[in-house]
Amino acid sequence: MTGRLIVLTGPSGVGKGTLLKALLAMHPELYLSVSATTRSPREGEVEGVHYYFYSRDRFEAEIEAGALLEWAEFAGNYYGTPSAPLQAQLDLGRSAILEIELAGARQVAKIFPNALRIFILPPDLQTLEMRIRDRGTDAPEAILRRLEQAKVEIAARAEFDYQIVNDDFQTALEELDRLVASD
Ligand SMILES: Nc1ncnc2c1ncn2[C@@H]1O[C@H](COP(=O)(O)OP(=O)(O)OP(=O)(O)O)[C@@H](O)[C@H]1O
Ligand SMILES: Nc1nc2c(ncn2[C@@H]2O[C@H](COP(=O)(O)O)[C@@H](O)[C@H]2O)c(=O)[nH]1
Repeated sequence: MTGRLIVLTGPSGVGKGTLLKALLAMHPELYLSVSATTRSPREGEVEGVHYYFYSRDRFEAEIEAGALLEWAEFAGNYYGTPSAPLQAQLDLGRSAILEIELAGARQVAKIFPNALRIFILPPDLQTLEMRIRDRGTDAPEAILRRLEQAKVEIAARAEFDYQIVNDDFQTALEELDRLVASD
């Protein structure tokens, strides 16, 4: 039996990565897909752990070769999910999580119609902006692009099976845990 695919989407800075880190500590049996991107590594990000950092040429070659399950341009960079490692884990019967933006989530929904799709919402846009700014990883112009994109993504939240508001972290984590643990 193949594993279950879980897709986590939500605006940049809403807390997806932080929630997933905590979720994976509780569920080491889950596989977190490592994406490829053309953006530069942030401080502390490790090749093959947080992302595979590709040049634009390399990324486009991977698209051409059909090696990506889905891909999208987000805030001026490419992001995509390498197919082979994900499929290998699913074939082993291991459930897998993708943390991806909206356009990619829509592509995955067509390929895996039974995927569990969860959207993470901020309490409000001001809180989201504060979280992105306080994270201190993005330049002011990049923050503005991410906030513009956030409005587009939030408007599509009803496309997802479940929505979780990440206001109180522990409450959001418990909700996520409940969904992931359910059949
Ligand atoms: N419930 C919460 N309350 C307050 N701060 C939070 C909460 N959840 C996450 N944060 C903080 O918000 C910031 C953004 O979180 P994180 O990097 O996990 O977002 P993200 O959705 O993964 O962003 P991106 O899509 O850009 O990678 C981090 O500094 C994190 O510590
Ligand atoms: N479509 C995809 N989106 C992805 C993938 N990996 C990450 N993401 C999303 O990109 C934005 C920005 O991420 P950041 O690390 O630069 O802050 C965020 O929404 C991620 O969820 C992917 O493989 N495909």
